[in-house]
Amino acid sequence: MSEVTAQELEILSTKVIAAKEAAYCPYSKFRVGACLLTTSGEFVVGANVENAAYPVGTCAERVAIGTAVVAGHKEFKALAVATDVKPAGSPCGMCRQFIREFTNPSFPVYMYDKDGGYKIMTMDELLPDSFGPEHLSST
Ligand SMILES: O=c1ccn([C@H]2C[C@H](O)[C@@H](CO)O2)c(=O)[nH]1
Ligand SMILES: [Zn+2]
Repeated sequence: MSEVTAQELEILSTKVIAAKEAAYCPYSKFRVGACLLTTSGEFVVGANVENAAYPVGTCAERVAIGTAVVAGHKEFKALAVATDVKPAGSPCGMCRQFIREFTNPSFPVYMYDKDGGYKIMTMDELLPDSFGPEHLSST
């Protein structure tokens, strides 16, 4: 899989930080933005969308992936997530599994903190020994 270029990273960081503003989070007041870079070079954003019935709310990462998939994108080069805290927030367990479905172990997740700094972790680091689609067909 090809590396994220400096130009792509610049756009990814701008878009993920901007995506936080789209969050609907009146309950937690915790804004999260997400931005996927597709292998075809497109950027798809998401933000967390909460609900008065609290557990029904959806994380930014799953909004971004669902939006990308229904737009026809299932192959990605990178995911960025942005929060207004430091150190940066990282995807919750449910999102890690959701991301895992469409990525490989070396897939990079960029996590941006409130100052625009970031750290990178791979999917294998975020969700080791994970369960995926290939397990369903390996009997
Ligand atoms: O990786 C994460 C972690 C949390 N949230 C959302 C869920 C909820 O709306 C708020 C507080 O948990 O942040 C995300 O969108 N992504
Ligand atoms: Zn989540």
